[in-house]
Amino acid sequence: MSTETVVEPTGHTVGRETILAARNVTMRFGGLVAVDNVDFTVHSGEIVGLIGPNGAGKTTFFNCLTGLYKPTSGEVRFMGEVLPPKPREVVVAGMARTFQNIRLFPNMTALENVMVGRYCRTSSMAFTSILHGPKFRREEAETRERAAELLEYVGMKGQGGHLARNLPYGDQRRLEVARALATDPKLLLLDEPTAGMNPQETRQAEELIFKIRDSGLAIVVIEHDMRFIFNLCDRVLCLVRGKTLIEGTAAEVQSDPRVIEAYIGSPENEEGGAHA
Ligand SMILES: Nc1ncnc2c1ncn2[C@@H]1O[C@H](COP(=O)(O)OP(=O)(O)OP(=O)(O)O)[C@@H](O)[C@H]1O
Repeated sequence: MSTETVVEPTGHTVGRETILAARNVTMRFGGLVAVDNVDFTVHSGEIVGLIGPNGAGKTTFFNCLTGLYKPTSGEVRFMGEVLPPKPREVVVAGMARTFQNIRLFPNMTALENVMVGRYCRTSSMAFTSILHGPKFRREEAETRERAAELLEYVGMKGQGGHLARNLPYGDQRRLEVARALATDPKLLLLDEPTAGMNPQETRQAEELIFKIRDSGLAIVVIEHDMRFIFNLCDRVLCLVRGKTLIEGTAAEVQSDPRVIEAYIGSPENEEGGAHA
């Protein structure tokens, strides 16, 4: 794993760990190049946004970053290592994600949903679980306690006993984040975390993401809500037709005329644009 030295605005020199590094990532589907030679780096303690008009390749690239897709060419390294092939191994390595469409266990309680996330860090095997030996009981109690702490952390104290399917939409999204955090990640990837949220829920989501970042995690966010992204992110990568259009600070990307053009379409190319 590499460490980069950065001079902060305060004048202090700090070392930033490289958490995720994608190099020359290309993903083809038959003749279609969905992601074209994209580089991307995420350091410890930063929030990086992934934007682009519809069909730009964001989801495909995100899936390459999380190991769901193996890129046609190029490489993704997490904590210095090439991503392991199995999703469970990626989680154990320290990468957690949420999905565009909520994927909770609807008939389990909020607490149980978070406990499921925790099981990748417990050592009790099926045999110990069947016997319900002392080691299993101890780990089960610790898992329950940690899950309750995480519910409180995401603002859902006292809601552990509610079935996931009965929770309001904003809480279901929060619960997904709590379950992802239960895996003890170093990197959290959020796929459209505010989709379908009202303005108040969006504000709460923003506060939660800042809180998670401040605890030392690196965060990658795909989101269509531009105001949310530019408020939230330290850096933003904008993809257009699979290629990097620009990568920079939120202010740089926000003010780049090519980004505005990519979203609303240039006057000569009305059909090439897309809405956020
Ligand atoms: N499994 C697939 N098989 C074939 N083509 C695909 C597949 N997944 C995505 N594509 C194509 O790749 C391109 C990029 O799609 P992708 O979903 O990654 O874009 P996106 O930026 O996430 O779009 P949106 O914002 O609309 O979700 C599109 O042309 C899409 O049709």
